[in-house]
Amino acid sequence: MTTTVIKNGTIITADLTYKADVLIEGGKIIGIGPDLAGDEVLEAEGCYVMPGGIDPHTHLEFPFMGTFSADDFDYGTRAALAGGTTMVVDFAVPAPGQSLLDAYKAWHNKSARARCDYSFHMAVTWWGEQVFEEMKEVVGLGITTFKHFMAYKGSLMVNDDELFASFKRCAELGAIPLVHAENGDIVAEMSAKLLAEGNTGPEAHAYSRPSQVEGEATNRAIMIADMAGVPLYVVHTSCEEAHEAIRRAKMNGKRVWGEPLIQHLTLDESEYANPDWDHAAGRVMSPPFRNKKHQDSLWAGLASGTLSCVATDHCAFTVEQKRYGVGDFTKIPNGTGGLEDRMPVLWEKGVNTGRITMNEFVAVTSTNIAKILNCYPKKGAVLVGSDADLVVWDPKASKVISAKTQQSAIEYNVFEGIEVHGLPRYTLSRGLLAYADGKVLAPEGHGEFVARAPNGTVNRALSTWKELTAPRPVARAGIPASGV
Ligand SMILES: NC(=O)NCCC(=O)O
Ligand SMILES: [Zn+2]
Ligand SMILES: [Zn+2]
Repeated sequence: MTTTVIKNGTIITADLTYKADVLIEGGKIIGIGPDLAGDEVLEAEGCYVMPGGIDPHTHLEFPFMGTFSADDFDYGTRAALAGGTTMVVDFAVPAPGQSLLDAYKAWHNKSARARCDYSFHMAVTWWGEQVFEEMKEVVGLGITTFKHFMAYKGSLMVNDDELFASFKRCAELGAIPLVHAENGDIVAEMSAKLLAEGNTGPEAHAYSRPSQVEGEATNRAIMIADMAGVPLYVVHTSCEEAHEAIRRAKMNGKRVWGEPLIQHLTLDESEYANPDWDHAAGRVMSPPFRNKKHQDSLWAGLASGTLSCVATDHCAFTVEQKRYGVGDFTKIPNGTGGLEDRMPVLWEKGVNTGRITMNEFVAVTSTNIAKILNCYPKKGAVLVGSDADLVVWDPKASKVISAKTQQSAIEYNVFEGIEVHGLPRYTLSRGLLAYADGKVLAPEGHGEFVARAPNGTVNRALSTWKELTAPRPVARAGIPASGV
């Protein structure tokens, strides 16, 4: 079998920085050390060799708000590889009333085009006996994370009783619930009021979902998960109020993770005031972009470890699709792109500014989520035996981000004009040179599904603790336990 060696690089992991070569065979890392030789040589002098990025939050070819997100698994995973990401986790979302297994089949079919590895989260968009039963089958398929929308009232939103039922089922199955935490009832009412008052433009989207709706829902989900006895992963944490709830819960021993997006870390609400409707609508996503106070909070969370993973929520819509919402901001398809830019922009605004270390960069772009999703050290590691999903990162390479040169199918880029210093020289997917010299080389269909086992270490620890502290009757002499 042909071997590949990455020579003369500096390996950066979540906890170590050291010079060594990396030897690869059959898609796996088979050696790490000095002076290794292989059939093919990739030169990494002056570069960092890191685990490929894992984006835990994408929506590729997602049927949403009357259309489909424009980047499918082909375009989306091209973008991923060009930006140093070697695994995406996409959301299989059944329509309310639809079988979870049907949603799985639909996503399975779409993902056949993937150029890098991928996994799925399953959404719980309604509740009933069928969902309860099917969740077990879904876990059997290697999908151990279940997403709940607390917003999008009238379509994907679930209520508190449904959340509690589903969270309890997750606890039984050793699965992890995820939440999109915004109070959907309040958003719906505020949106209707804004529209009635003539606020129809994209800026009203931000007014309709202030940080309080996210803070309230985040705290509510945390408390419901605690009562259900299950860990909780909060997607797209965008504001101090939500971060505060997560921070407090963590300090109180609750098992909660928060996921800021690269967009919320680096872009702000002034985008919605842009006089160009298309510009502002192109930035409409939920939660909306916020201000510097919230951004500082998110950065502090990454540095301190109270926030765990940086994602994109990649859900790209074309200008034409966004224009469905001309005259009514509630009809603008929610979502932005970011897959190609997550790692370079985080490096530029995080590592190059000293806000986070290179090791923290690896932790929040790859290793932490691999551990949470129970696919570490297959993914998220530079270790002998791990998949050779690697990025050779050139800290001296630079570019100005532009829609003209991006992999995504849409016509604009929310990071347009940002100059980044630090880019992938090579991206390897299971040992295959998947991106080099500005070109995506991995063929369509190269990506494989990553099945994940339930009952990861955190689930096991939490269930042990919940069992130990569960309510128990007090035995009292002469008093029967059962009443009569
Ligand atoms: N975030 C967003 O606006 N669109 C994608 C769907 C979701 O994650 O809420
Ligand atoms: Zn969401
Ligand atoms: Zn999302």
